[in-house]
Amino acid sequence: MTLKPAELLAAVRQDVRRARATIRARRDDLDETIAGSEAAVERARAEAEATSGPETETVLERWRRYAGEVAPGAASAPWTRWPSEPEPSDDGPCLYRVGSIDGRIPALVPLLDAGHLRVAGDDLATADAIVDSLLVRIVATTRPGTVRISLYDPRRLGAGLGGFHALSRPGLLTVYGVEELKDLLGSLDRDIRRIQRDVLGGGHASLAELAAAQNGRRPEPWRVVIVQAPVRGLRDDEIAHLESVMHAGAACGIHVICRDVALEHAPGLETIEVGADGTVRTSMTGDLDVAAEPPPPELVRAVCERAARWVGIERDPPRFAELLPPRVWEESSAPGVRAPIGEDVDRYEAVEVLLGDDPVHALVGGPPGSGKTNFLYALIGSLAARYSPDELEFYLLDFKEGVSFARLASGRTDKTWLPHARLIGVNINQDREFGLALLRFLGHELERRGAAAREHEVTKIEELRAADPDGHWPRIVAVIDEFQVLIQQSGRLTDESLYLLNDLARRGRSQGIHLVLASQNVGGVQALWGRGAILDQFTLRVALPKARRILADDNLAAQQVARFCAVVNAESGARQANRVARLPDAGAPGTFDKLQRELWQQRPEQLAPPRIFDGAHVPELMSVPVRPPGEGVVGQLIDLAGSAATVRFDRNPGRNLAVIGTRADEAYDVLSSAVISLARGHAPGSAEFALFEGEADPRVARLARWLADEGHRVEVVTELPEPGDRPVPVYFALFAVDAATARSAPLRAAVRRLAEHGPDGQMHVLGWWRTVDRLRSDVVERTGPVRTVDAWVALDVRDSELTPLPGGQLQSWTPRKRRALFYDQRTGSAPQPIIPFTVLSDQGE
Ligand SMILES: Nc1ncnc2c1ncn2[C@@H]1O[C@H](COP(=O)(O)OP(=O)(O)OP(=O)(O)O)[C@@H](O)[C@H]1O
Repeated sequence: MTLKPAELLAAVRQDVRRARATIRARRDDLDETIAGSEAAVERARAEAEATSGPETETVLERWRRYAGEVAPGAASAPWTRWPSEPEPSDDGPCLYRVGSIDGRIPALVPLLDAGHLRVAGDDLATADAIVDSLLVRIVATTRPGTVRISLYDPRRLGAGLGGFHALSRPGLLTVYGVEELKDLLGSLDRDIRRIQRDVLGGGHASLAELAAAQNGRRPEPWRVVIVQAPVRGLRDDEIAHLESVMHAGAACGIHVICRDVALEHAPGLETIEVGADGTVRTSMTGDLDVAAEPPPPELVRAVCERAARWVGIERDPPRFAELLPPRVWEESSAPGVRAPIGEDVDRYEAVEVLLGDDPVHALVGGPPGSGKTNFLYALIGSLAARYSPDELEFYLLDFKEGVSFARLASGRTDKTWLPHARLIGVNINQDREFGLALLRFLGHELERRGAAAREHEVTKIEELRAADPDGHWPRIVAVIDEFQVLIQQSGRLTDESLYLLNDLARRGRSQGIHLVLASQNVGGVQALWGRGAILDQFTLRVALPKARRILADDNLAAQQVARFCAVVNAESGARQANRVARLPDAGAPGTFDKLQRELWQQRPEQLAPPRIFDGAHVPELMSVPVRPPGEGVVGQLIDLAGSAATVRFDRNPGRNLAVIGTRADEAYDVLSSAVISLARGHAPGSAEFALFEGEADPRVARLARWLADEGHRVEVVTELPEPGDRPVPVYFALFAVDAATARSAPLRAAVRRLAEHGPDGQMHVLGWWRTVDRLRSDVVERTGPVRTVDAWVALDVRDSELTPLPGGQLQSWTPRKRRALFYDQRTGSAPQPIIPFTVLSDQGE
């Protein structure tokens, strides 16, 4: 087709006029250029009208130049002259080429900051080429991340825009399912309302105008929404909803490309009609035939890959310091605690996390390395800076092997500690009891607060604080990392943990106790999934990249967010409540550590450092305060206070102790702990010690020397006396006794008599046996359970073997290194794990 100059000019003039109208509001300088162009075109037209044929080339040349101004670079370059590194246009949006007239004149359409587009026609391939051309040019000429594309294409189930899928990765392209048009329109509705209220705030008519007033800095991305009508067509109510979004959307940067949608009242609409034979007419170019120009697929892919790669990098990541308030500790936690944790990727504003009446508790998930620990640091730091230790306390447990929270405690090089931290537990992956101990503590705190509230006739922490202004009622935030360790196995501990979690989840709201449970694996979250009553209370969900099952099933945002981002959702993971935050690096030197130092320097004088529980640490016996006479220490309980596990030896029957297991070092430690602590409690002369060596071991002699040095009467014996009444307690420490009783029946009988009748006359057996069977054959005459040994410490003994012991039935005990199961009939409580102390075995002398 050869066009006459006058026809060419008509097309050109139409394009330029359109360009001017759409861009006028935004940029004065460009406006001038366009006005200049238009004048030039008018001149060209006059010239062309006065001349003929050969002048056509001149006119075309001119037009190309002008088109270069209203649609510069990749906005209109033919695919064969595509810039190798398309640059985002500094001048903001322009017109975009969707095809060409005569292969020589670009056919341009406006979209961003202008209006909407309707593409209609049966030739799907041609319509696709037009939309693809438009989109790839938009992506190439805008800063990565500033354009979000949403696609509703029920006919092809999202298969359209196949070449653009790299944009899904960083969340720049979202595909909506067949039934999701309502969701899409609903979320646009919300965006429009929010932008009108919070961003434009009545001060500006549109985002374009606001951006112009801010040197082009846009507070919101553009949203390009492609709506393909389903085969049945859109219903009237859907069309009406879409039209209302289009009405208000353009000013808020929302631009709709409708495909095969019969609109009646859509504003600012350009149209492109594709005939069945592939002919294209646009509202910009009138009767002229436009040829669609499908973009090369590799070019589309390259442009999208590049944008996806750059999206995270372009904008400076938020800094930890930006989370902090100008002055620390100024907020009141009475209504709840709130703190920014990062920057919204869609808007330049902070994303806050709130723990109060709603949401009350948080569930955080992310696979290893996704930045979960970093998120927790950002949260803890941001909260700690806002609320004083009188307003907020942290209880922090990490079930992983690792030291996530260790830096919040005083260390070898950095002596500071976080003043809000009341408990820091690290490396507790095996010691589930410690998690349970924390839950029990929080359960008691719940009761204590409830009782205080009743006394003041109020129901909530906020009211309690008002009614008791001198009381200490901080909000408590308990963070349990890898919490699933507590509840994944079945057994008594899990049952109690679940019971307490349920109680805390339900009643924490009114008493100001908030749980933040974090997990790196799906199983962790699944452990809660079947416990709706608990899970329902965790309405705040934080999903790090690739986290699964933290958000609602149909909410795939976590699969799409970029590295170092988190989806923060305060509506139990419902899709419409997603906010995507970029997180600062809260662990880098000069961030959290610096804040901790500053807060530590300002801590109240009387504030004690947090209690530390380190599962990898073996406690030392001499750190335990001296016990009253007759009380022996066998290990440390796994509780918040790190209390000693003790056995009292008195004249009652059964007051003996059995240590059972094959791990000799630990058995020596437990038995020696009991002996040494008894010796420390008794003044010299007020007790006697007899050590028996079933197998030669230098440690026995060493213990004897230690006792003697302390001034005690001690003997290393090879035989046992008959029971009888003694003026002072005599403790018979029988090391590896089963090795000796296996060789000597009289010795075995002597052990049995001493265990049975000794305590009555202040003679106590404290023995080490390799197995429960050996203990039983030494102290039980025929068959039956062990009745003459009230207290026992089991090392590597399987739970099924414990049955003959008092309290040994129905245990769920997994033997592990440096842990033992302890029971004393007298205490009445169930057997519990303890940590054997190091004594003389590891210490040397
Ligand atoms: N927002 C961020 N900016 C910069 N670096 C980050 C950010 N978040 C995390 N990192 C870095 O990424 C690495 C992994 O982060 P982090 O330890 O928080 O992950 P995690 O999910 O807790 O991993 P794991 O569960 O394996 O401990 C760390 O080196 C951390 O410094």
